[in-house]
Amino acid sequence: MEDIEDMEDAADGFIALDGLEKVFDVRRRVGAFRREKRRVRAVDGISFRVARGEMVGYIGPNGAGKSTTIKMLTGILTPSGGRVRVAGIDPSRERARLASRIGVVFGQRTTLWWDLPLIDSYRLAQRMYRVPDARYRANLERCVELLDLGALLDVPVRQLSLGQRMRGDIAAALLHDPDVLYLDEPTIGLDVISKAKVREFLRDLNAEHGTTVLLTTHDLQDIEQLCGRVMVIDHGRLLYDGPPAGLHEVGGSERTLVVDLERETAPIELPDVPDVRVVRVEGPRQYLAFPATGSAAPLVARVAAAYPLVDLSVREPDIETVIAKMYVEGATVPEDRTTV
Ligand SMILES: Nc1ncnc2c1ncn2[C@@H]1O[C@H](COP(=O)(O)OP(=O)(O)OP(=O)(O)O)[C@@H](O)[C@H]1O
Repeated sequence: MEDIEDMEDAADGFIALDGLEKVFDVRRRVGAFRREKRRVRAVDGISFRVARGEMVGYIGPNGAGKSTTIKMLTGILTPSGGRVRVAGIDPSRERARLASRIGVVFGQRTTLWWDLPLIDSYRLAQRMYRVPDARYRANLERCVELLDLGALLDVPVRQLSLGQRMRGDIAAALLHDPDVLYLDEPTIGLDVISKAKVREFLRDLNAEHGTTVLLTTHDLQDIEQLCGRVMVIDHGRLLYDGPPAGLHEVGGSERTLVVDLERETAPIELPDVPDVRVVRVEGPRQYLAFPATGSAAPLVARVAAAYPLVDLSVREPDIETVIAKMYVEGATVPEDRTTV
C-alpha cells in the first residue's frame, strides 16, 4: 500500500482517516463520596477518504462523534488510535503548518472579536496567518461582495444579526485561501434567506475554487442542496457513506406535506396516489406523509385539484428520524469508502 503521507494530491486521499479513534476517560460522581471512571469511545474506528475538491456532509445525532472527528482533523485533539492525514499533514503533530491550509467555522461559536468592528477581526486574521497584502485585499473584496458584507465591515460584531455574523465568520475563515474548509452547523438558527445566501456562497466557493468542504449540520436541506456525498456517524462509527438520496432509500424516510384548506374536511383521500397517508389533522390543516425519495409536485397537484387549498409547505424528515429508520432497515457502508 502506498504511504498516505505521500498522497497529498492523490485523487482519493486529500483527507484520509484510517481506523481513527478517540477515547475519553470521564470521571463521574456517584453518590456523595464515590467517583466512577467511564470510557467514552467518541470516535470508534472511522476510515474514509475525501478527494480534493469534494464537498461532503458529515452528519449524525447529538453526541455521535462529529465534533471530535473535526477536532482531530484540525489538530486540536490527538487521536487515541488510528491515522489521520489532511493534505499529507498529521494534524496533531504539525498543527501550525496545517493551520495555513484549513479554515474552520463553528456555527455556535464565533472566531470574531466580539467588541471590535468586523474589519478589525479580518486585519488580525491577516496578521495571524501572514497573508500578503495583495492577496488579503483580493480575498476580502471577493468575500465582501459575495457575502454582502459591505455595509457591515465597521459594525462591532456584537451588533450583527446571527445571519450577518455567520457570513462574517465564513469570510474570516477564507482570507488565507485554505484548501479545506470545515463547517460545523453553518446554517443553525438562520432564517430562510440567510440560509440560501450561505448555501449559494459555499456552492460557488467549491465550484470555482475547488475548496474541499466537510460540513456537519442538522439540516438535511444543507446536505441535499450542497453535497454529492454524505457520511452518517452514530456512536463513533460510520453508518452510511454515499449519495444523499440513498440516505432516504436506506432509511425509507418520509417527507410531510402540510396543507391548509379553506375549511375543516374529512382526512384527504387520494386513492390513485401511492404511498401517501394523512398522519395528522388539526382543524383545516392536514399533514400528509409521502416517501422522501419522490417529488412533492404530483401530490400537490392532486390535492389542489380535489380540495380547497389555501396554503402548503413541505417538511423534511429530521436527521434523527432518518438514522433511527436506518437501524431498522439495516444500513450499508459501501466497501470502497471504508477500506484502505
Ligand atoms: N472533552 C471531552 N471529554 C469527555 N467526553 C467528551 C469530550 N468531548 C466529547 N465527549 C463525548 O464524546 C461523545 C461524542 O461527542 P461529540 O461532541 O464529538 O459529538 P457530536 O456528534 O459533535 O455531537 P453534537 O451534534 O451534539 O455536537 C459524546 O458522548 C460526548 O459526551
